[in-house]
Amino acid sequence: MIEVKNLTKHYGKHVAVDHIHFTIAEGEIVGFLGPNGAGKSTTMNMMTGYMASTEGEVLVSGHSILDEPEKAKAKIGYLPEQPPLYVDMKVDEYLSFVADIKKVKSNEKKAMLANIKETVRIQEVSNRLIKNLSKGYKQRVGLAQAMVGFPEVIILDEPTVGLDPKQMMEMRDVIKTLGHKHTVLLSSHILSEVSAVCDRVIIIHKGKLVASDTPDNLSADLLQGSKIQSRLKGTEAEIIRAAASFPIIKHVRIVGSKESGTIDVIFECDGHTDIREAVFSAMSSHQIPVLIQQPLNRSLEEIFLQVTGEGSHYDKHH
Ligand SMILES: Nc1ncnc2c1ncn2[C@@H]1O[C@H](COP(=O)(O)OP(=O)(O)OP(=O)(O)O)[C@@H](O)[C@H]1O
Repeated sequence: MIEVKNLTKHYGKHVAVDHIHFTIAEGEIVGFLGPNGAGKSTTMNMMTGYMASTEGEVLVSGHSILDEPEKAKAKIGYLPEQPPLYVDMKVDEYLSFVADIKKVKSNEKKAMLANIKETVRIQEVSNRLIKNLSKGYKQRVGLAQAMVGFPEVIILDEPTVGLDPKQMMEMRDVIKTLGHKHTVLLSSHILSEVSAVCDRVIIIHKGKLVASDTPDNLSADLLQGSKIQSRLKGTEAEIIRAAASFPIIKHVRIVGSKESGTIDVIFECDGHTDIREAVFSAMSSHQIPVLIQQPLNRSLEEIFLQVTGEGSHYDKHH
């Protein structure tokens, strides 16, 4: 559906997007994640033909956004970070105006706009001036604008930024329903947001793609084995001494005691080594029975910090 090949953008000497390569299949909802300044908006602006790339190309259903812009752009609806709203227009007037610009056939216009307003839940504000709407409604009118013409692909830049929690949830629900009929790419710097609605997450940092996987796999792949909680039969001093004899174990944290004569401990190792074996060997070499071993999956938030290099453990293994 969308192929992004070696996409690169230089602003003077600054490389904002650095040879990014990914594809999005039909019907997928993909989250584009990265901290502020990672290059998300720049990438989206190039994907939608708003901005020329320095290098690389974007194909939408096989059509190059640069060489065949009309064909490619007709398949994309875009909600930029700042929605292009005419605030002195009423919602209906504005959407009708957008439909005319997008050359929607006049006999299809009415039903299309009614359908879109229902999908994004803005029917009740049809006759209100856009400038008087709440941020949540304004954002959904922006989304409605992107949907006019029923493009196959919908690209949303930070669609929930500045919304209150209730508006955010409404926006998320709307995005989920979009996935039934459209291919969706949305950017965010909030992990919980993309993991709630997306089939797949692409993470970029400093213009480079650093991960692409399902939210679940990201969690499993990156972190399996690096952190576990164990229940051990022994004293604190014995456990710490045993752990110290195995350099692979980097952190030991005593959690407490839930069973008499035992201590619950969280162990962490660097990188992607399976720490279960290390803990087992370390403890058994000091005659400390291991009663329970339980991997601890880190939250996506922590994974994000790890892959983007902002986490406290990142620098040790990269
Ligand atoms: N027009 C421009 N001229 C020069 N540098 C720019 C321009 N636009 C963006 N940049 C720089 O390029 C980098 C990527 O910016 P971009 O807006 O794409 O990031 P982002 O991931 O969308 O972040 P945000 O969430 O803050 O919008 C940043 O370092 C930014 O300062």
